Amino acid sequence: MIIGLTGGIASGKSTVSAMFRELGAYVVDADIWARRVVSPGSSGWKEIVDFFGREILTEDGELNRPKLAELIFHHPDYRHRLNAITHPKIRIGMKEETEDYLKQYPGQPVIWDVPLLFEGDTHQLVDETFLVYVPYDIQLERLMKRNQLSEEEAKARIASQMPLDSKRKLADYLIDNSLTLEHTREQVQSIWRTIQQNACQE
Ligand SMILES: Nc1ncnc2c1ncn2[C@@H]1O[C@H](COP(=O)(O)OP(=O)(O)OP(=O)(O)O)[C@@H](O)[C@H]1O
Repeated sequence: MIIGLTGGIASGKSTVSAMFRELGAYVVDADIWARRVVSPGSSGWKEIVDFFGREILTEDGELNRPKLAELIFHHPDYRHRLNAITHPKIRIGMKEETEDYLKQYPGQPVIWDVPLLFEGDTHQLVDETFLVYVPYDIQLERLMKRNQLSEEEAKARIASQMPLDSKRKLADYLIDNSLTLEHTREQVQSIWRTIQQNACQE
């Protein structure tokens, strides 16, 4: 059983992911793989340098992420190219990590922590999807506070993503993170118990 865990900017996905880990869940983190597949010298890094040129690198050979972000913001074609290079590699890495874990712990549930679960096709690779949900006003308030942003800046960042209310329609289960952390933890504990019971019965 692979569970896809997602959210929107500042909705609390990392908070919930950490709660699952505390309960003993094995979490495969898409952000870690996104960095790994472009590490200097990797095949992803080489393909990116071939396409964008060495100007896209910092002095120590790492990808210059702010420069890359700026480029793909202005050129949607470049974004597609970058995604075409990285996404398949991220998926392969996540699948391999999952298989390695399941070899050691057959039948155990695995959580895939994926920020853009519904924006791409990764949701098709998981058995169930969980969305960490908060209403817009709370998302805005938490984002402003966490990233020290003005209301306008925070609104622009939220607007650049698929709205949580649209993701809500696609998800199998919602984890409501609008109240206290304790309230969220209770939901995570209850979901984890159910997942484990189902895993034992299979
Ligand atoms: N239930 C809660 N009550 C109050 N604050 C919370 C709660 N859950 C999360 N936060 C705070 O809200 C902010 C966003 O949470 P978190 O970083 O977990 O979100 P995220 O979805 O992983 O964000 P991103 O994807 O943008 O990195 C953090 O500052 C976190 O401490």
